[in-house]
Amino acid sequence: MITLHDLLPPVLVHGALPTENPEITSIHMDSREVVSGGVFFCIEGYTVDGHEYAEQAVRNGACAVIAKYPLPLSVPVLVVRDTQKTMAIAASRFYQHPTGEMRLIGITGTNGKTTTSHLLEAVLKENAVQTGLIGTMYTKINEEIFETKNTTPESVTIQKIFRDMKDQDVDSCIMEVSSHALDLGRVRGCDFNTVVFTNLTKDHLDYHETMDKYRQAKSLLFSQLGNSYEGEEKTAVLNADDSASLFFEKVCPAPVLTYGIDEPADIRAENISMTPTGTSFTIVTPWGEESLSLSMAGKFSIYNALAAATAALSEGISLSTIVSALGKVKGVAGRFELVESEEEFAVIVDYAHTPDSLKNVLETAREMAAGSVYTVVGCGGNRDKTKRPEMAKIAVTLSDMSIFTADNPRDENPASIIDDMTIGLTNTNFKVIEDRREAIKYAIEHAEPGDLVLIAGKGHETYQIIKDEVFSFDDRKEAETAIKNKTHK
Ligand SMILES: CC(=O)N[C@H]1[C@@H](OP(=O)(O)OP(=O)(O)OC[C@H]2O[C@@H](n3ccc(=O)[nH]c3=O)[C@H](O)[C@@H]2O)O[C@H](CO)[C@@H](O)[C@@H]1O[C@H](C)C(=O)N[C@@H](C)C(=O)N[C@H](CCC(=O)O)C(=O)O
Ligand SMILES: Nc1ncnc2c1ncn2[C@@H]1O[C@H](COP(=O)(O)OP(=O)(O)OP(=O)(O)O)[C@@H](O)[C@H]1O
Ligand SMILES: N[C@H](CCC[C@H](N)C(=O)O)C(=O)O
Ligand SMILES: [Mg+2]
Repeated sequence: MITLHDLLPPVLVHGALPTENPEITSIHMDSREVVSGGVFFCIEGYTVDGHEYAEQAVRNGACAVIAKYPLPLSVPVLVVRDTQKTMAIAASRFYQHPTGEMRLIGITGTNGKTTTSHLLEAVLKENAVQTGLIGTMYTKINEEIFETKNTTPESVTIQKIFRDMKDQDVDSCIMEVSSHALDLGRVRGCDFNTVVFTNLTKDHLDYHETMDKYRQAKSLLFSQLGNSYEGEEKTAVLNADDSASLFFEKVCPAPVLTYGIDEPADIRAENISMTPTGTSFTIVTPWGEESLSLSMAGKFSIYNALAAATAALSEGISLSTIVSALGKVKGVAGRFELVESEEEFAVIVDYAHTPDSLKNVLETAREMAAGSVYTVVGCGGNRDKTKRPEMAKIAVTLSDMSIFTADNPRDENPASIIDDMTIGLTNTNFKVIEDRREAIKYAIEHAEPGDLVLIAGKGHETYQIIKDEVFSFDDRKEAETAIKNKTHK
């Protein structure tokens, strides 16, 4: 039984705690979801201010409200400095600190989080660890999959997920930690054991404004790690080849393990050989070295494998288990995923939606293709506009033909997004086909034996968001249909 007084450390509450101390049945940030005995946190959002909904929350049965300033309500109002961060701490207390009872591994970085988290999941499973996973594609508890809205959901949601995981005997949870989540305090109250950094390149500047602020947000995962929590060891896993790691190491109180290819690192890939369909290398660690073959192409895949391997080593897993598990992974859905076909050209669906990821996959695609490379790509609406011209420039530079199209235009006009992409482009090897289905058809219709069609930006997504509507749309299925209907001369 948790009471209102148990929910918040008194030091966080401005003024005396109310004399009432009701039992709490649930905690909420959405007034529409409040039930009798629930506590409502007023969050100042980007669209509306949760304080405006406090009365509705009380009407729905809230027994207390947590706010930034006093509100004239019939239930106790506890005033705190930061409702969002306080909510995260309260959520952990409400669910009785589930992350203190399990291993929690957080992965942050611009690209590679989802891939690395799946690689690490495979390694932990190989070691008979019961796993949970929270990320872009879904939340997974052992083998069961649940849909979640954000890559890193709100604190009230994640703490409940952790408790559910614990109830289902999960030993280790792997969580993608987005920069938004760090900045908005969604992961306050999480007791991380190992935290991993993939890389830092341009994205989300609509939200963070500058690369410095973006890096600062990412650094919170490392600076909040702490030295120990009830005696448990903590480790930060950093990419030695990314200069942001120097900053993260400075702000991190816990020991650091580095991985890398080009710069000196604790865990290194040496004797690298890359083929169009995979990579192999020697993984060199302070605990020995072994040969590793990956069925995932590109230098970026080696980085993801090294990040997962280093996190696994810091979790106490043997190098031989790591190598055996990584060798068995076929790939991650929507990440450099080959569309099955009888055709003599390759069609690949990938989630590259940043300049750096697009460059990486196109470089890999170029090496695979004997003939021409076609790239079908767009940029998301209501998202960082600065990446649009950069992505278009990379597409035309590294492809023979680019087809610029829509990718979740959301509230924006798809044609204006494409204008932002093509503005200033002097190259002429591109076409604009706003309708994504038609764009995919065009590329596949023109592909010849030896060519490669890269369909980038949506990966595993099964929808297209236009204004407020979410339409079913899956690049892989669209590609299959286009291949089936292709006219052969
Ligand atoms: C910028 C951002 O993160 N926005 C998140 C935020 O939305 P918001 O600020 O617009 O919320 P709001 O609508 O103004 O509402 C404010 C408060 O009033 C409450 N409210 C509202 C209406 C009502 O009737 N009653 C009520 O109580 C809301 O529940 C909320 O607590 O709070 C919502 C509720 O939790 C989130 O779903 C939403 O994420 C949106 C969907 C989003 O797109 N977020 C992106 C930017 C994001 O977080 N992305 C990252 C990274 C992705 C990546 O890796 O690339 C992620 O982790 O997903
Ligand atoms: N280590 C890496 N470095 C650069 N690019 C990568 C790396 N790993 C994957 N990519 C590219 O980035 C895309 C997205 O990869 P992934 O989904 O693993 O990243 P993410 O960090 O989870 O992205 P998001 O923030 O959108 O969830 C891939 O489809 C691939 O094109
Ligand atoms: N997690 C990222 C994914 C972008 C994927 C792309 N398809 C888009 O919609 O912009 C975001 O929400 O910014
Ligand atoms: Mg992800």
